[in-house]
Amino acid sequence: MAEARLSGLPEQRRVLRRAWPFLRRRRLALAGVIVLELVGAGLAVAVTATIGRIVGAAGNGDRDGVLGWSLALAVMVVVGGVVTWQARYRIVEVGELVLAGVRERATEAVARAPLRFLEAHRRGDLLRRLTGEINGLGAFVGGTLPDLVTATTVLAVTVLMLVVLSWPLTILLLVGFVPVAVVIVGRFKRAAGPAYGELSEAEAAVAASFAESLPAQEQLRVSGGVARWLGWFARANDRLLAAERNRVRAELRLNLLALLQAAAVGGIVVAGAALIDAGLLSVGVAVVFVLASRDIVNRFEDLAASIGDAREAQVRLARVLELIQLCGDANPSPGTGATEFPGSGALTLAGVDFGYPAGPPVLANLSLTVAPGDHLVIAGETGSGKSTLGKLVAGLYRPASGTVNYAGVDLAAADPVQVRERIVLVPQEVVLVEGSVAENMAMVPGRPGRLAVEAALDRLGLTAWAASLPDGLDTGVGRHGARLSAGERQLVAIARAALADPAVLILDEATADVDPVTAARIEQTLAAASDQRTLIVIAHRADTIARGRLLLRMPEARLSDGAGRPMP
Ligand SMILES: Nc1ncnc2c1ncn2[C@@H]1O[C@H](COP(=O)(O)OP(=O)(O)OP(=O)(O)O)[C@@H](O)[C@H]1O
Repeated sequence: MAEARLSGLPEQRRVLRRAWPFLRRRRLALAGVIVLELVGAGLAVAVTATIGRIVGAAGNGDRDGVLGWSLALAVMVVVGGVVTWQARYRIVEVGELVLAGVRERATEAVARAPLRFLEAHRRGDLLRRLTGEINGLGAFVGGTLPDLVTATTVLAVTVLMLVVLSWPLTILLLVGFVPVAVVIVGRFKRAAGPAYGELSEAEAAVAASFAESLPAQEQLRVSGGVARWLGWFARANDRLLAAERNRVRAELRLNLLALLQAAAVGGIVVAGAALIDAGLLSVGVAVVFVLASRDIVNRFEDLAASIGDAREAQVRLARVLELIQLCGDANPSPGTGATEFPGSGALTLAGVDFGYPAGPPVLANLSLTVAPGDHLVIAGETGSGKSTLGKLVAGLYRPASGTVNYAGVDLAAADPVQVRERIVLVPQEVVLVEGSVAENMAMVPGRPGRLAVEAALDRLGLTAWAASLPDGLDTGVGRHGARLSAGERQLVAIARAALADPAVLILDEATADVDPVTAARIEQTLAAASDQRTLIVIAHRADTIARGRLLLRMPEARLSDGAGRPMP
């Protein structure tokens, strides 16, 4: 099965329909916003019509009429202002709530995404979709969206009013203005889609360049790779600059609308004067038309100015929705089968094939059974597939074909939470989170207390080591565990695994940075913790390899017993 891959510029059609699950929860609030907007637009249009009434009354010498309509105008302006303010406030409020839902769902999707999906994408791109794109949507919701919605409703209601007042003049206005405006906006939209997509991709590339290089500064300095990294960054920056230029070029197309505005108002004045001359139009209605046509063109301009932001927001939303969707697609059947995942059992690999995209097969037709309580060592040359096998056995990867079963349950169909509780993998490179040593150790299901942490350390013979740290178990590990040595970070990860007390424990060179005596004691303790616990150790060190009861040699996947006798 092909791996799910994010695209730089995902499908943008029907993006709102795809976002409907997030909008649906707020549909009542959205309906309220629409009602408020319509009332606000109605009042804004009524103001224009009332000015026409006042002019008409003044032309007829009707002083009472002028006074009455002026009062009505004042009331409309105040009420309209309050309603419009409320409508804009509610749009932002509902928009923020919808975005909070999207952010939550996207974070959850990434947290549950299969390891292979995360590995296959640049960290900076994922980060940008989870933060930059959603923040950009927030800025759109708080800034442009209210203008966009108000402009659309006022435009629609104004056109309706004009049709009622004089349909011939309205048709003239629409025929003269709309087709040209539609062509201008259409050309802008065609150019803006790729321009905004490329801009988002280029921004993501710059973010990715930092996300990858900042944690690797130490290596870049020692290997003299800083200049090369600056070269990569310069290329990403040039791309961003070019994308920014394209965006500006696309937006400049909208300036043609200003010319159109002048033409539309001029046309209405000439046509209105002719209609008044012919006795087909009153001066009041002509005034309303001139005001309204200016308003229509102004609102259309507002709309067009917002279209750029709306297009950008559409791309951002499409990128976030694609992330949510693909994380789900890459996780085809989480938690479907296995209502009860047994506490202990044999691990069985049957006909397992696995390879990375565009790479040669790493494992081919591998079959193997490890009984509960067994101690298997996986050894072999660099790049022979040991870690890959460890990740498959831990359920972090899924085989391209074949199955990995634990206690008769296919890991691909089991509840991932239960798999994580039963099968734990400790990698060689341990990354800790900022906090104390004890807090990092206790990060396992069930959140064990201080006594449990101390008991686990005692069993592993690590009490004296923990006491030797500057603040004992309360010693801060620093960012990503940087204040501990590589071996100390491994000890924290091993204590964490011991606390989790899994049925299957996989140590992927997890004691490689620990001194040989401590490593030997830890491995023996972990192996002897329970006669039902399966211990799988991936190792290069001869003493670690010698401690296994079974040995699997990679890449041939040759299985032998402790005495080197081949197993069937
Ligand atoms: N995330 C990945 N993407 C693409 N290819 C990968 C990835 N991880 C490993 N590989 C490739 O798969 C092969 C097996 O890698 P693996 O890490 O399983 O080997 P290993 O036996 O554990 O090596 P080592 O002894 O160095 O830890 C290697 O050729 C490697 O280049």
